[in-house]
Amino acid sequence: MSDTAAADPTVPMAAIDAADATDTIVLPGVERPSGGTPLYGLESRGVSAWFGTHKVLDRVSLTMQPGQVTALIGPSGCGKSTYLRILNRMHEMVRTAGLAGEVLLDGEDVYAPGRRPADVRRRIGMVFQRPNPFPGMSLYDNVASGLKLAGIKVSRDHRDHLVQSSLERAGLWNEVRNRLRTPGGSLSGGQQQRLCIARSLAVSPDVLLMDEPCSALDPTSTRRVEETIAELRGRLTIVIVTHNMQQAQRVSQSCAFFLATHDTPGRIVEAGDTEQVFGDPADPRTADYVNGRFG
Ligand SMILES: Nc1ncnc2c1ncn2[C@@H]1O[C@H](COP(=O)(O)OP(=O)(O)OP(=O)(O)O)[C@@H](O)[C@H]1O
Repeated sequence: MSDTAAADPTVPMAAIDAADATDTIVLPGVERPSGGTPLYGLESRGVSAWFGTHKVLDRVSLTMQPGQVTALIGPSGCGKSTYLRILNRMHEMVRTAGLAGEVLLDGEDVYAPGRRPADVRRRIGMVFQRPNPFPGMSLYDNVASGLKLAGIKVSRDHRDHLVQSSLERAGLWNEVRNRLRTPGGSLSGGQQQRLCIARSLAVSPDVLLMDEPCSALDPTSTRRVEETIAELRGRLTIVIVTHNMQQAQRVSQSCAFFLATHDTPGRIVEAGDTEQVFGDPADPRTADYVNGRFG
């Protein structure tokens, strides 16, 4: 997006283009061919965000390396979720939302004129805090719905293959392979979250955004989702918001610490290798936060 377009942050951004929801993209195959497929990183440059006149993020620049897990940490209200939603153009679905800056996927601005939000969201998927499968829909259809929602048509055989491979990559296949026709609501919370991950993977995204994906899960399910994240690493780029410092250290290779104060919008205080951010932080505020002294 241009700074000019966002000069008046009170001007609502365009809502999702109706055509995006209905257009159909026909792809011969959407799964990554094995080997040799490039991985794409994500980069934000000078991203600022508003809700109405309330500025919540200020010039956030961050590189999220291809094939790595980047954790976004920081106290409640510092703008982590807003930032995540900016990365795949979900922020603009809020009527009062405004923003400035650039988000580059594979070097191209996802807000470039003519770029369709639905295409951006297919390449940059999102998993939410609370598992949100369609509870009455079968496990198979839940995963296949990712394709349908993205307007991707595939043959029956190819769909079967995609459903299986997505469930495998989400670490759920062995648990559900014999009951694909049972409803999504019949799974445990942790299984539901992995089902939602499988649904996101079905459209073969380049990036997966995860907004506190384990905060509604018990420790065992949390571990299982973390294993899934570890298995996905190297196959796509992952950005995860988490309040759990141990989780950030377990799953991520890079980390960014966000901070807002009562009169300043959220900014990145420090970003770098997770080991360094936790083990030898450069800023005393980072040290205080990662050691549990505030937030
Ligand atoms: N839809 C919205 N309308 C108005 N203000 C919003 C909206 N969503 C978020 N905000 C405000 O934006 C700021 C950043 O919120 P955000 O949810 O991004 O922070 P966060 O760091 O993810 O917090 P948490 O860790 O508690 O989820 C907060 O002041 C919040 O009140």
